[in-house]
Amino acid sequence: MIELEGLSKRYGEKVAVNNLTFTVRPGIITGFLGPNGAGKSTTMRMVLGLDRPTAGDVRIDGRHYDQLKDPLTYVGALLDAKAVHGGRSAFNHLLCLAQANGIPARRVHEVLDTVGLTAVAKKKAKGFSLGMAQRLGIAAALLGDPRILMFDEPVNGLDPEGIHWIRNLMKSLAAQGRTVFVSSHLMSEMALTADHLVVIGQGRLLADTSMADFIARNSHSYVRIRTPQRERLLDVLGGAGITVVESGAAVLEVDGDKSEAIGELAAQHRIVLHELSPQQASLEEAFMRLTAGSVEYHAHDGQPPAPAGPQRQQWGGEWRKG
Ligand SMILES: Nc1ncnc2c1ncn2[C@@H]1O[C@H](COP(=O)(O)OP(=O)(O)OP(=O)(O)O)[C@@H](O)[C@H]1O
Repeated sequence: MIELEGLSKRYGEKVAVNNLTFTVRPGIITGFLGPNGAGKSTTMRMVLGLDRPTAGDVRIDGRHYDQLKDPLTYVGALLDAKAVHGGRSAFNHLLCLAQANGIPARRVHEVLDTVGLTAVAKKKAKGFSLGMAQRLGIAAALLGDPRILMFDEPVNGLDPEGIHWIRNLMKSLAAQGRTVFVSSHLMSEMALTADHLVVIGQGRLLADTSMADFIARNSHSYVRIRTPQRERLLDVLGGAGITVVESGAAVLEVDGDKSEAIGELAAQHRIVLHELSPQQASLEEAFMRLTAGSVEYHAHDGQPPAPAGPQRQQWGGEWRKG
């Protein structure tokens, strides 16, 4: 487990991390989300003892990082894929790490194989693409076969095949009972990967919740309907107390997950439906709303920034055109 207790970090006047308390548990993927500058990397650096907290505490299995013997065998991390000595080959980079941490050299071959870099193991790291560098960073994180893994924005700059690969790798590591802590600023990516979510904004904790709860609470559901007997369906649904929003000429929408009730009413009244599909508003929107008040850098696109906090009446503003 990684346990943070009132963890804070100040750089001069700047409070990068503000009183964070949460626990990262084994056997699941915990997504660490926040907009740019939210304090994700600073938090991860403090976990690894690379930055000293201004206040509070962070422990790995009950101990500070610097109290761990052969730390790579407890926790492996990918923080910055380009932080590699460019003149070294992938193999030598990993071999140096292995030797400094009491890890047998055969493990270097294993992790190179796991990340698919065996064929380029003798090539100098400075010639690596970002995707290859990410894989090398992941190989380094896996080297000590640690129970805890931390990845800072691991999919940045990767092609779809690379993203798919990392996603599956993280899932299999969690399925082996390991602790997987991964940062991202993309809610859509986390929705496909994480079981648990920790969201921060301007260094503060905004949410610490299961992914399922976050989705249930934040993703607005509605039903999309198309029918050639529009007027009749409007009458029937209106008679049953179901509020319908007309969205464009041919599409009706109903708030909530009422597709079964609508389908049964339509069947009872022999109304033809061409579409009856449950829909979900985007989680990215929910994340943006959650963090809107704490985004550090806004682009000026002529639009006012979205209001902070979940505002029910705003849900689905994009789809509710009627
Ligand atoms: N060494 C430092 N000196 C001064 N300020 C820093 C330092 N490191 C980080 N900061 C500031 O602390 C805040 C948090 O930065 P951090 O890199 O942890 O955020 P992040 O969530 O990882 O962002 P990103 O998604 O852009 O990587 C930012 O405002 C950043 O400018």
